Formats: sequence, C-alpha cells, structure tokens
Amino acid sequence: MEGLSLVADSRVRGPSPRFASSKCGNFRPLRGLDPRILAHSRKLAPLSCTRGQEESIDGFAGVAYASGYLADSVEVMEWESGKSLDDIAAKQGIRIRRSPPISQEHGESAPRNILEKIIWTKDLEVSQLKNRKPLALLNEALEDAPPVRDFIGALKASYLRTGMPALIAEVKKASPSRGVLRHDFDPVQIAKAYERNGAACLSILTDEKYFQGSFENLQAVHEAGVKCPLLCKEFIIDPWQIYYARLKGAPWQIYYARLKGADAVLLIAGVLTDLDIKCMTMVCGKLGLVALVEVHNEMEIDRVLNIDGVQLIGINNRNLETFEGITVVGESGLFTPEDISYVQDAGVKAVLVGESLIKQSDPGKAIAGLFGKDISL
Ligand SMILES: O=P(O)(O)OC[C@@H](O)[C@@H](O)c1c[nH]c2ccccc12
Repeated sequence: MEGLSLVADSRVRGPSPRFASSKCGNFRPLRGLDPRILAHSRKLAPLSCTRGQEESIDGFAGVAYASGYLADSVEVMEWESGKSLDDIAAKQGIRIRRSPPISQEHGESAPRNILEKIIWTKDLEVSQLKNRKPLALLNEALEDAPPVRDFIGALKASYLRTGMPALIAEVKKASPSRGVLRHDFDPVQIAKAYERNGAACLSILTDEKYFQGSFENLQAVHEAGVKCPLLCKEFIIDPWQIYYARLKGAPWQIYYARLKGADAVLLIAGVLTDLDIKCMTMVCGKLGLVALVEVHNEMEIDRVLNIDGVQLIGINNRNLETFEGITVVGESGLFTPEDISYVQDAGVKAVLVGESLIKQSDPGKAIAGLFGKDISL
C-alpha cells in the first residue's frame, strides 16, 4: 500500500450491525468470498454447503469450496452460527468495511480512510463488471489463456544473479496520496525501460479511479513483448477479479485475439479475511498465478503465515523477520541505495518500487541510481 498512513486513522470498533441484519437477506451480492453471497449470485443453494453439494458448483466455487477444510473452516462456521461478517473481520484486525453501512445508525456512512474509500468504489465497480462479464464466461475463456510466467522464479533468479533484492518495478501514473507522479506516462515505454535496466518483474496498476491505471495498460505491456512476469496491482475483493486479471480482457475478445494475462496478483491482508486469502490463493493456484499477499503490521503477518499456500509476502513495515520458504518483498517508499541495503539487511529478497523510479526523467536509468549499480548486467 501507500504506507501505513492509509489505515492509520482506523479505530477498532465493534461490528457494524449491517451484516448482522444480513442474515435476514438484507445484504448485497458483492462480498467476495462470503459463501452465502457467492451462492446467491450464482443462483445456487446457499451455504449449508456440505461436501457433496460442492461438486455441483463449477468455476471459481469449484476451486474454492471443493476442499472440505474450507467449508469446515472457523469463519464459515462462525458465519453459519449468525456471526456478522464485520465481526469476523474485526476479530482478525481488519477495520476496512467492504461497502458502506446501509444506514447511519448502522455505523458511519463516510469512509474512515482512503483505503476504505477505494474498497467501496471497487465494490461497486466489480459488481458492474461482473454483470457484464460473468464468471462462467471468463472461466470458459480460460482455456485459451496464454501460459503464465514464473513470477517467483524470476525474483529468485534475479536475486541470485545480482546479489541484491530483485526489483519489481511499478508502472504507476498516480496515487491518491501523491497525485500524478508522471504526466508523460507511456506504460509500455516505461515497462520496456524497466526491463532493459534489470527489473525482474513489473507491477502494473490497474485501478483507474485512484491510481489512473487500467487493465488496458496490463494488456498493452504484455502484448508489447515484455518478458518480465507481471503483477496485476489491483484491489482484489472478489475472486472474479482474479479471473479478469488473468484474462486481461473481456472474454468474448478471447475468440478474436490471443490475449496475455497477469502472472501474479496482489491480495491485501488488511482488507481480506483469512478465508478470503485462503480461497483466493487456491484460485490463483488453479489458474497458475502467484498471489503477493501484502501485510502492514505484525498481526497481519501472523495471520498470513498461518495460511497454507502463501508463497510471496509483501511487507511495508520494517520489522522484518525470517520467513522460511516464503519470499519477502519490501514494498513502498524506497528511494536510495541506503534504503535498498536497509531492507536487504532486514532479509528481503525483492523490492517493489514505484514513485522513486517513475518520477525520474528516465525511469529505466533510475534503477541503477536506486541500487547504486547497474543491475541489468
Ligand atoms: O511508489 P512506492 O512508494 O515505491 O510504492 C510502490 C508500491 O509498493 C505501492 O504502489 C503499493 C503497494 N501496495 C499497493 C496496493 C495498491 C496500490 C498501490 C500499492
């Protein structure tokens, strides 16, 4: 994220009764991995989902719920026993509400911080896009999707080659906190410059409203023949978005052009519950994508380390510890070779950098400045 400031204003509070009342059917079919809503949106039987019934759920749900341990997870059981979703999220330290409370008396109606604001916008966007491109279509189109590239493999190879943290260079036009970072923004040109100058992977912002990114940028970079694996930098709140990231386009276009997709997606632990992350990681695995799971504090680190299948963690605070078997990415606010050494000494094997590169007149050449040496050789 843009840093801790995004969530700094959040206060721990009790669950909003919005979801408590959702037991009575008063909820919107937008919540990403809530099984009841998933079932609702796909016109399937609601979640008294036993293992036998999961067989009848195809596509995403077939991945996420085919596994008994998910259906039997504490979160699902809590949900079934009437606990509100906000309550479950709050217990995990998540203070971001997925959408505005239904009425004032059910909680503050204004977003508490910029991250919450972004998520509320995303919630609406996804619901609209979902109607236009239903999951079933995307799932079908996956058969023609191009092969994915090995995101973690590229990071490891770069680290071994240079002895320095591998660089995930971010193609980022703007951010809510910094405004427009670069006016003459040509995503393909920047991506190619990053690649030429030693980036191991690229991160492409796809959020339009707050970061002025787009899925078209992702598509354009891939189609331009950039070989670096691509991270789709999106606020994922719904597994549908993972399919969309992978396909990078409307499913019908698949029949006309062989589109190439993202190789990795971002999952933000400050927004997603453990079950969300578990399910989405499974979906990623099924689609051949890697999930970069982003954490902001120790509680999130603890949560994520307890989730099976997480291979890549992005961390913004600097109290890094050793995470065996997991590649740690140091994210955000890196400007100098000293910053790179600092996170390297703390144990990261990769860094994710946007602003300090994108603002330079030549973002590609800026890589050598950031690392204190040419890492393209
Ligand atoms: O521009 P910076 O400070 O180098 O940060 C890059 C990247 O870490 C940041 O853009 C980011 C990290 N996590 C995110 C989630 C969504 C959008 C953006 C982000």
